[in-house]
Amino acid sequence: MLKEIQTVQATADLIYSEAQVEAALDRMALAINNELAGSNPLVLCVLNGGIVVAGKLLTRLKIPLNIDSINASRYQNQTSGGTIEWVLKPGMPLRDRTLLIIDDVLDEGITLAAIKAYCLEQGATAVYCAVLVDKLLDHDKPIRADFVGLQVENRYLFGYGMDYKGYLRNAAGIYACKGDA
Ligand SMILES: O=P(O)(O)OC[C@H]1O[C@H](OP(=O)(O)OP(=O)(O)O)[C@H](O)[C@@H]1O
Ligand code: HPA
Repeated sequence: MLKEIQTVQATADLIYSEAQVEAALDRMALAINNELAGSNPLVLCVLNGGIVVAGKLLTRLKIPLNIDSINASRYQNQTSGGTIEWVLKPGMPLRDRTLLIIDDVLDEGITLAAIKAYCLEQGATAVYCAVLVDKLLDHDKPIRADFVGLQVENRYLFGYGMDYKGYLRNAAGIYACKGDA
């Protein structure tokens, strides 16, 4: 497995450098600070992919907020999605809260749409979604994100939380796997 990971990493195309991603995070944080000021949001990090983006966004957010996590996994370390497995639901009550869901990538949008529906079912008053990457697809998605860092063509990506078979989430840049164009 590690050999495959090394090959994927060595042959990948850099789509956005670390500096470009950090600048996108700055822009997202500015927009979130403006939009959610005074709403006392509960931030939900979507595990596992959202870890890096949430961590990097949170220190840029200057508003009072709480933090919790949710884990709805659809890819299970594969490169194509299946049915959603609910691994973890938030421990904090969602009722009457404004939520900010943070994830790494909006691909087909199935995961984020399911998470938003769950949050509304639980009585959240407003649900905002922030994603670092919105993949450009040739068809409509079931949900749009309120805060988007970068748009990327439809290739399989890794870095900044996005994984290739469970690895490479820690890559400091956004990369596309070779041959996946
Ligand atoms: O828009 P979609 O096509 O539904 O895909 C996007 C979701 O897929 C990834 O999660 P994954 O299921 O791989 O779990 P992970 O966060 O643990 O990587 C990613 O973190 C998003 O949550
Ligand atoms: O391109 C991707 N990379 C990693 N995880 C993902 N989950 C959906 N799409 C992707």
